[in-house]
Amino acid sequence: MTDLPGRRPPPLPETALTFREQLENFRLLGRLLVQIWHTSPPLAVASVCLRLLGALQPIAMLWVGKLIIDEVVRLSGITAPGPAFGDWWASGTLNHVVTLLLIELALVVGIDIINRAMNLVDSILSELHSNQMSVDLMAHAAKLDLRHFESAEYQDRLERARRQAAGRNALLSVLFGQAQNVITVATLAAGLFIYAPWLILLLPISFMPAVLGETRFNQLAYWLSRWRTPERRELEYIRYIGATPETAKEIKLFGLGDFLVSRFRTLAHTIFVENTRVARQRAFWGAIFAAISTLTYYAAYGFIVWRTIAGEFTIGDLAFLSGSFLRLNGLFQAILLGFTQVAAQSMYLDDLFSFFEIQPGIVSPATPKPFPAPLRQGIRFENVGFRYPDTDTWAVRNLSFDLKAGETLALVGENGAGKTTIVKLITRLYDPDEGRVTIDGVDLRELSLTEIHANIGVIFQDFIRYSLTARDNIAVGRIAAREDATRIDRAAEQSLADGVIAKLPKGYDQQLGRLFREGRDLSGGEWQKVAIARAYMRDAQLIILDEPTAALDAKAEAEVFARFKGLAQGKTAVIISHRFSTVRMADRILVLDGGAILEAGTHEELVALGGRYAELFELQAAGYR
Ligand SMILES: Nc1ncnc2c1ncn2[C@@H]1O[C@H](COP(=O)(O)OP(=O)(O)OP(=O)(O)O)[C@@H](O)[C@H]1O
Repeated sequence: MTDLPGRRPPPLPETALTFREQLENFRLLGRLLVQIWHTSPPLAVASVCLRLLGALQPIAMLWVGKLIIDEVVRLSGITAPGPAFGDWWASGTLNHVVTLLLIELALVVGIDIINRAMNLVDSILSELHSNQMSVDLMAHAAKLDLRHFESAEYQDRLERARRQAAGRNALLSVLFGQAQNVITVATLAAGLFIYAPWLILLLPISFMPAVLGETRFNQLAYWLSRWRTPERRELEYIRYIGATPETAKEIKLFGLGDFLVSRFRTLAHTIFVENTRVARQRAFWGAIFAAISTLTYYAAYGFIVWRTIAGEFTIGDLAFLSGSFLRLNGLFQAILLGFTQVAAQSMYLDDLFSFFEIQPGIVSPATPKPFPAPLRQGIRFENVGFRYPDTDTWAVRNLSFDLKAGETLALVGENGAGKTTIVKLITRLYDPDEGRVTIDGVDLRELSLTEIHANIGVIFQDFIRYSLTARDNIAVGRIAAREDATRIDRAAEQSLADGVIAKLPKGYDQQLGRLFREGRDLSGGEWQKVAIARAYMRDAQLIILDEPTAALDAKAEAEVFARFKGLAQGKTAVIISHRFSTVRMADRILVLDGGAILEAGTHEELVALGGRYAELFELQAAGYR
């Protein structure tokens, strides 16, 4: 867990982003627009067209408004055609003003329809885009190395990218809205420019302070959010362990509820305090800047009123100009704030896109050699040394041994001796830092990763208990054979999972785990039998069982391994177990200590040797006497 809040330095950026850096962030917008275009070209076109129409509406409204007022002023000065409305109507004097009113009505109704259509198109487009991003993110994460998933830094980056994939929908509307506002501004500014060009100069005084303030606060908010990623992940984690079937037992019995609640509360409170501090500052400065803007508007308004009194402008002009100035002021602010918002959001976009830039280090070569089938010599470790990332100690070092084709090899050793690490190296979840691992003389790095994984069936001690049906829990071993009932049946039989499934009310269709409705949990040993069936589903040349049998009772484990031995006939296999009754069945045993081989031989040879193996075997055997 991270340090308790308060002990981390304050989450403020050391320097504000330079204009150049902000522009750099805009580069990412191009990428976003291309993605949006690919999401749905027709919807993207529809959105642009609707906004174009929407952009022209304000100037049209103001102009028609001006014409109406001028016409009303004109009509109020002429001699009435008669006392009644009918006289006015019959004389045709009202035709012009009525036409103008109808045009204004059409503009109001039209913009409402346009806005609704725009919202609809945008929301569909954002959802499609956000789904696509989530899919891309999952696909990319699946390609990354195990090392990435085992590092807190990458977890933070993944978490930030995940948030962005789902949370950047607003950006789309802001971005398109910007384009719309720019067009509106251009039309209004042209109008204003014709009447009173210097009014335009007043505009920047009005909106600039607000824009600068907003830029600063957006950056602050981004830094806060970025800074607190580890805590947010921890909050998620506490929420998770506080409320899942897997953890409920232990949390209850250890009475950890209060501990978790108080930790959650403290963490959430720190984040809350920081966020409100920024929000308060933002509200304060926002009010000041808004006041500056209002004062500027009234200065301009006062000027227009005076020019109208002096007879330079008509009443219609007065309405048009003050309306234009007000709208322009609002729009300029909206554009520049939009700009800062887009800049702020593009900082977040960087989190998303930079995740896609993380490249896996363990990849297939451009022209892989064919995977040796059938295996002739087997697997060889040649002077292999490996350190986990960010650690100083060697997990294994100077390791040389052969796993001959057709042989069952057992790895024995105390906790942390390096057994699982060997499995990770054989399966290329990691590459050695020294030496090499070969299959039939070919370096693993020269083979295709897909082929390596297809030819090796591994079940780890921490296999996954999928909240899927019993059938799918086995089928995941070879998901392409999900529909192959015979194969699933056979795998279940070989791993003894058939007995477990027979007891389930819905058999293979039984939902397992407690996460979903009608889910049925299994005992530890039952889960293991189901998991081992996955290795048989694979029908691989090399099978590795990394202690997935620890929860099986002694009889079941003996039975599972007797079958395993029978089925592994002709197949190469590695088993890791702390039970000597199992280990002794192997053709050869490697005894590991501190990442190196201490002894090697058959059970009988090692017992006769009287070394560590004999000692450990004796210790376990004594326990049964
Ligand atoms: N992801 C990791 N990051 C850093 N160090 C690790 C990691 N996984 C294992 N280690 C370290 O590497 C060494 C070998 O671990 P390994 O998991 O291979 O042991 P093992 O023999 O399988 O142990 P066990 O019997 O407990 O499963 C240990 O010192 C362990 O602490």
